[in-house]
Amino acid sequence: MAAVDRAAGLADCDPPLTGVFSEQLFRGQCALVTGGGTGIGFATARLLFHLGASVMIAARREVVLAEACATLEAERTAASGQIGFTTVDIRSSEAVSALVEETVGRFGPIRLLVQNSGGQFVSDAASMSVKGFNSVVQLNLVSTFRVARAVFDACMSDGRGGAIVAMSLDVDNGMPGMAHSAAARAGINNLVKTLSIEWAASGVRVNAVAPGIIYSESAFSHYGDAAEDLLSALLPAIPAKRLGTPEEVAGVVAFLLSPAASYVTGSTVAIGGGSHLVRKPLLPMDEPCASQPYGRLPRKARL
Ligand SMILES: CCCCCCCCC/C=C/C(=O)SCCNC(=O)CCNC(=O)[C@H](O)C(C)(C)COP(=O)(O)OP(=O)(O)OC[C@H]1O[C@@H](n2cnc3c(N)ncnc32)[C@H](O)[C@@H]1OP(=O)(O)O
Ligand SMILES: NC(=O)C1=CN([C@@H]2O[C@H](COP(=O)(O)OP(=O)(O)OC[C@H]3O[C@@H](n4cnc5c(N)ncnc54)[C@H](OP(=O)(O)O)[C@@H]3O)[C@@H](O)[C@H]2O)C=CC1
Repeated sequence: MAAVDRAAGLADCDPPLTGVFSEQLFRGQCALVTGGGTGIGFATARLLFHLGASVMIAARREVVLAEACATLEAERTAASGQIGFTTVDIRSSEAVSALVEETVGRFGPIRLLVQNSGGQFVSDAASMSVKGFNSVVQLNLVSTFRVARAVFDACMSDGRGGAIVAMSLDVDNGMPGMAHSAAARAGINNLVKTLSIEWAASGVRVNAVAPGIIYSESAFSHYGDAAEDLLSALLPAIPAKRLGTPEEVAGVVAFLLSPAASYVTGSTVAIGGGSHLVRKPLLPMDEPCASQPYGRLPRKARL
């Protein structure tokens, strides 16, 4: 896949970006990274781990999380922090409470929260059921609020504060093929503004990142064979003329979590090689990959 090949050549720093930040940056601080076993979440957990944080990664698939932890343990250096994993479905309040309790019990109060878990299926709005729309809003918007509240209540409201980064999308021009996710992420962009004001008195900063198209095997596996069609149409509209890498998102997340961003709160930072400045919608309506633009996409494998 040409577009993927172009992205793959970028991920040549291993472990990524650690030379850009001080090794002591997050020493001893507890970080929770949802969805930290794959893609952007793994790259972020990896960077925080190598910068000294005690990192808990959490998602639904235990095998994936265990493998991610083993990979990081194998990379451990003198500067590395701690790494642990636990399973969670962030759509369950009980499961999220248990996750926070376990993380605090193991690594202490959570000071760094990366709300990376999320996703969607591709469908034009006319083919989308209300149940499907609601499922994606629940996962991305409602669960972001759920996890933020749980961590704020248990840890960050104690007067010592913390930093939260939520995962958004480049949604300013809408997102044909992803009406549900775009609506949810627009909600996230607004939620971080309100939370940043309400929680400022507790010393909590709340920001979001809005990646463009970031290549990872785990992310692209959700789109099947349709990925090639979509990417061929999307790539020319990206000013950088390439996809992003998970490491390029992780670096911005680490910056936002760090004291270097101590006066940044309530912001959503675009990470898209300039794609957020281009008027063309991220998912193309003028080069459909089927007669019904997205109607032919395969239903994703059940997780
Ligand atoms: C790469 C190229 C550039 C791609 C385009 C450019 C990319 C833009 C940038 C974004 C990139 C990424 O986010 S990459 C990250 C990708 N990773 C993910 O998406 C992982 C997380 N996703 C998910 O878990 C799922 O998509 C999600 C639907 C949210 C939750 O899945 P679940 O299995 O829990 O959902 P279910 O409960 O089974 O389904 C609930 C309902 O949702 C609907 N539904 C679920 N899947 C459906 C499907 N495939 N097609 C239609 N409808 C579906 C049905 O109505 C379901 O009801 P019933 O019919 O009654 O069952
Ligand atoms: N790749 C891209 O181009 C872009 C991605 N994003 C967003 O970035 C985030 C990371 O995506 P990316 O790394 O690319 O793709 P991945 O599919 O690798 O990451 C999604 C992660 O979310 C986890 N997850 C999904 N549902 C749940 C759930 N109900 N409870 C807990 N964890 C869950 C998954 O783990 P598990 O399945 O084991 O639960 C997985 O680790 C997502 O929110 C995505 O939408 C935003 C813009 C662009």
